[in-house]
Amino acid sequence: MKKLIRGFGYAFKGIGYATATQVNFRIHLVASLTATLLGYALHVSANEWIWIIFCMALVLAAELFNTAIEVLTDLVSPEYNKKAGHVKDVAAGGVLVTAIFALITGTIIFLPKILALIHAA
Ligand SMILES: Nc1ncnc2c1ncn2[C@@H]1O[C@H](COP(=O)(O)OP(=O)(O)OP(=O)(O)O)[C@@H](O)[C@H]1O
Repeated sequence: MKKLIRGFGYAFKGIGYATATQVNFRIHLVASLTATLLGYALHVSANEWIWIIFCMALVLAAELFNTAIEVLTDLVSPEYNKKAGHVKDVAAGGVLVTAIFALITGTIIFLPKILALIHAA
């Protein structure tokens, strides 16, 4: 049990490290908070909440893995190395794919509701 709690501690330490050092991770946290507030304000359905939460978890997890890959790459290859560059670029590409998916999903869910509000005003 102690080991399990310690494991959670390490995981939160990792999230804290990413929050403190990665501006992109902070941007994704703000985007997640914004989506949550919008979800409440626009009364999204249970199904839509599942998609919103899935997108937030996907992007944040991708950014955490990207951070881990960046740190590991800097450790293994502090000097310029073409392959180290590829490793970082591919990892960043992975984050971009998830962010685009989240943006499209958010647009599908929120845009019709926002347009309906504008038309009703
Ligand atoms: N050791 C390296 N060898 C070759 N190219 C590198 C190396 N380190 C970084 N790069 C190139 O520079 C880009 C930016 O790397 P960097 O580590 O600065 O990432 P970042 O996204 O700016 O993250 P952070 O701001 O946290 O450092 C990489 O995507 C890669 O193309």
